[in-house]
Amino acid sequence: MGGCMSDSQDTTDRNVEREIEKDKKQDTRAHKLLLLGAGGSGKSTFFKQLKAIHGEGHNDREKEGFKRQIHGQVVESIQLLIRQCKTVTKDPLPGIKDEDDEPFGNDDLDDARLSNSLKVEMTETEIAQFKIAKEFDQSCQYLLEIHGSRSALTEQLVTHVKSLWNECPAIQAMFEHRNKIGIPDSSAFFFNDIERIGRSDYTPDHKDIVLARYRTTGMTEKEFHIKDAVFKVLDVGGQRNERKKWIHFFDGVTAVLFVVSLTCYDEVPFEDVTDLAADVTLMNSMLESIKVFEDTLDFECFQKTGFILFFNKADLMQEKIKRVPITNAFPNYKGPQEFKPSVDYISKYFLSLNRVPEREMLLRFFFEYVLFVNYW
Ligand SMILES: Nc1nc2c(ncn2[C@@H]2O[C@H](COP(=O)(O)OP(=O)(O)OP(=O)(O)O)[C@@H](O)[C@H]2O)c(=O)[nH]1
Ligand SMILES: [Mg+2]
Repeated sequence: MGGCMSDSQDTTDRNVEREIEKDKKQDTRAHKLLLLGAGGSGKSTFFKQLKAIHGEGHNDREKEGFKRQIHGQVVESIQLLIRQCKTVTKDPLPGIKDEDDEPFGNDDLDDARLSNSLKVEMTETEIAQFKIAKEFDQSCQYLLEIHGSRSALTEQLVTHVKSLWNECPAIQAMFEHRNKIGIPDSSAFFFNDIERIGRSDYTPDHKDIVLARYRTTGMTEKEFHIKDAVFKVLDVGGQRNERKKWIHFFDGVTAVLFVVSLTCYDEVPFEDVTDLAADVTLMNSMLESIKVFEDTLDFECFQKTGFILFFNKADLMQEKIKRVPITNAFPNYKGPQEFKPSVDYISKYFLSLNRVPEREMLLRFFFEYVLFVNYW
């Protein structure tokens, strides 16, 4: 019996060795692509697209996860909109005072600083537009009392969100300032479609999945077999505290895919979001993105590594440029307030940060990504 055991043990060992060898070969064949970029630039979105197009898509368990994320995004966004309206207009809501007598017990909001800075930034009439009418008190109270943003979208919750989003001008006015208070653009899409996503049999479709905003923590990796090549793509978190972990994934990188949001030049970085009066010209997400790019280029291990610069969110930029010039982040820009010249300027600016001329530096726009997978 002992002999029989050791025979089967031998076979198992040989199988394991074969598997390890296979993995090793696979690993050396795989091009390791590391997705880097500031928080919210679109790394995970790119990863999700790759998975949908070149992977096996998202399974039921993953879809369930996205559903919870989307529900969470809706609740978090509406709560933030209400809180900001209330704080700016110094309008406490009865019944939700905490021990410190702050309107909503939200430690992150510094009321005094906010109202003082707002007096400089906005006129009283402008501030008044954020006053939520009394008729919405019940909805505000209901939504603010929800603890844990992962709550399911009940029928009642959907009704309250719909009422505030569709009928309350103050909430709409505050949403216009989403760049300063950290509300994702895609929340409008989910608010508009709240009935569909609140249904009990709701399953996120591809568009919902791509638009869901989820701040990555740690790292997710996946292998993609495209034509004869194997790509191992790593998606990491881009927020400041997440960037400290990047160095652990730098080993054996074939190329860095550095993602930049074209639309972030008037957005306040998530970590700096404290109030409506934040001065976006002092520090905005584009300046943050530039700094992260410079720091990444400087890493010793990346001196010979190829970079692909991905400019993302062109659709949002096309709209934004009509209202906001890029001089927010690029004061030396003297061109017209138009999409193409502004994007040209931004891309040239990023390219100019590369001080190692022999390092390969490709420029890509999101929709062109198929071109880069054909590159190797
Ligand atoms: N309209 C539009 N939205 C986009 C585009 N790319 C990304 N987004 C949205 O931008 C938000 C942030 O994108 P993510 O992919 O989560 O950003 P990230 O770089 O992974 O962010 P972290 O995980 O925090 O580092 C999501 O809600 C996306 O749906 C784009 O090209 N167009
Ligand atoms: Mg991410």
